[in-house]
Amino acid sequence: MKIPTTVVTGFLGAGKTTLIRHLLQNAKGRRLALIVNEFGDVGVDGELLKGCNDAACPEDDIVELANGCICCTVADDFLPTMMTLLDRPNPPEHIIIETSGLALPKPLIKAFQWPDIRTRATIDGVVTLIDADAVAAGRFATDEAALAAARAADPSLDHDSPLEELFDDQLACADIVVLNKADLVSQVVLARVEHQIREQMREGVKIVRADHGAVDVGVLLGITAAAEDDLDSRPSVHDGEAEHDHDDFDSFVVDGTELESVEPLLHVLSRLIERHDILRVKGMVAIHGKPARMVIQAVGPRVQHYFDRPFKGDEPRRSHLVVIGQKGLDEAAISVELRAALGAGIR
Ligand SMILES: Nc1nc2c(ncn2[C@@H]2O[C@H](COP(=O)(O)OP(=O)(O)OP(=O)(O)O)[C@@H](O)[C@H]2O)c(=O)[nH]1
Repeated sequence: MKIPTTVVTGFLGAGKTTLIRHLLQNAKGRRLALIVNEFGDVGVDGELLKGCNDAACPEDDIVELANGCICCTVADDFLPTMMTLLDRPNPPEHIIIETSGLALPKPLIKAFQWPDIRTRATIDGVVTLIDADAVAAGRFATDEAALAAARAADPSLDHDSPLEELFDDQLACADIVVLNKADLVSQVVLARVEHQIREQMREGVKIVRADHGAVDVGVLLGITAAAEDDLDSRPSVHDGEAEHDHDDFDSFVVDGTELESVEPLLHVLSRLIERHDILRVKGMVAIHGKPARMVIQAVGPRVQHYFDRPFKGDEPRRSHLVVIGQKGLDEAAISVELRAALGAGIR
């Protein structure tokens, strides 16, 4: 029997890791394996999932692909990883793939047509997460004025904003859409967002509203979509292109040591996000006197922090943050301020 595989996609910060964590904790004894792909050079999502300290999330079953977006590294990274999982003496019952927030899902689905994979695995479903709050704030809508200005400067420019393109591709590929962060918007706004996204989805695809990705496992798994046989019904603006790149986005990592307290860092982060076109910040920091590492998460203007697992005995008490934004992000200026904030409490 082919091993069913669920692809979890959705833009940066939509809640993919949160949903998968919920799924792992409610797997009801299913043997799941997880492939986690990230855009930045440092794998935060894999760390978070491994850090969940739950018997349902055994570290050996979480494989990280941090060498770039999965859609561009299919042959080099994804296929060998998948083969290793399938070749295990005790293979998983179900595989979950978390794509990077900047990944196009279609090249990954196409990989399931490769003979070595096709005979042994199938795509059970593509789950697309949508951040209701971000859509309501218009973060994926093309800024028509900016686009017109860019086209005036470069008449060969033929595409919409890179954010909108990704958003459209991820939606058009879905077998089920999870409208997440329902807690952050009113019912009226939620209904408006639902109406808006439905126009970009394939017919018959269901939308499930969710708060922190808490969707019943039975709804997410067992869709039996066999998406690899159904690629033509999932349009992409990149159809027909031999390859694409992620030149539209930049990411970098800023390291630091232990902080006296987190407040100054949060303040600096909020200010930086206000002034620069930062899409996402995530990472871990060490706080003096606190045994657990603190997770920092920023999606758009929202900055969150919370403790997860304690540092291990041999683990350095260091801090690092991954910053992701559109191309042209002022890395130098942002790094200087962030480094100062991360180093401010050096002991
Ligand atoms: N208020 C609210 N916050 C949420 C919800 N789901 C996720 N978050 C928060 O949003 C942030 C991003 O969540 P993640 O699960 O890391 O998002 P992601 O899609 O995996 O992010 P990337 O891998 O960077 O693309 C975290 O701070 C989460 O706690 C939700 O339903 N409501």
